[in-house]
Amino acid sequence: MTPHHQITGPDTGEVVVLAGSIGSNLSMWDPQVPRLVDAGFRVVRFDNRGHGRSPVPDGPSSMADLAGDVVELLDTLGIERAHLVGLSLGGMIGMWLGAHEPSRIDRLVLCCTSAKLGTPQMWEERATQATTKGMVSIADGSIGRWFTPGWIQANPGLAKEYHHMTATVPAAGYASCCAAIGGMDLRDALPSITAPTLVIGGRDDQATPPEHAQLIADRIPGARLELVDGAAHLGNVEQPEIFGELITEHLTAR
Ligand SMILES: O=C(O)CC1=CCC(=O)O1
Repeated sequence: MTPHHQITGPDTGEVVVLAGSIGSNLSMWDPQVPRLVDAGFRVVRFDNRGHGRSPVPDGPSSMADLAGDVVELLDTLGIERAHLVGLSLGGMIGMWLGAHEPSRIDRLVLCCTSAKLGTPQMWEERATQATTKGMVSIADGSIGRWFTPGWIQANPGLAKEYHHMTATVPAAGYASCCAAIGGMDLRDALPSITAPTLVIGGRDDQATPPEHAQLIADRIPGARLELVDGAAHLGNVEQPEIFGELITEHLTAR
């Protein structure tokens, strides 16, 4: 299914696709878009299936389904090849595409993500929580994984906005993406990725801890790892300048 998307920046710029976390929508990339546009990129960001304004699938999805949505989006827009910056679930989509659709991916930035996260049972329980207890209960839990306590205390208004972002995701859409994460194991696929890759981890990320970033960087040939202080899971929001600089530097290096 073609996801809802937004394009910013010059028509002639190199394309960079921004792929986000479960429980988010495309506005989670607001802190990075102006810098990427200033650097000359045409930024394409989208809502994952079942999130934001994208269609809600019927039943569980796989990582191949989510990655297929990105290929469909590129085809719809007539884009042969793009850079991909993905955070968490978005990074999983990026790894899948890097391994299975290498001709479509130029450079990769994998932020706060994992090649295998938790157990299928854990994600089944999360999906059941979404559909039985509701998305406010999911948002209550995710806000403490997404941000450090200090950031939440210093930014109560923004923390409320991000809570609202998750609380308004359709439960069926969230549950469908839980299935994709629970069924994913990309560890053995990583050595086949040829895209120049930057892996960014948050030192305070307890959802996808630094060891997960290290494993990804160890297995993708030539990948570089950066660990950022003062960043939990949504590191691009908590440390927007550092993430913006690292991403732009990787995508523009010649
Ligand atoms: O559990 C969370 O909210 C963190 C997370 C795991 C995968 C993802 O996209 O976000």
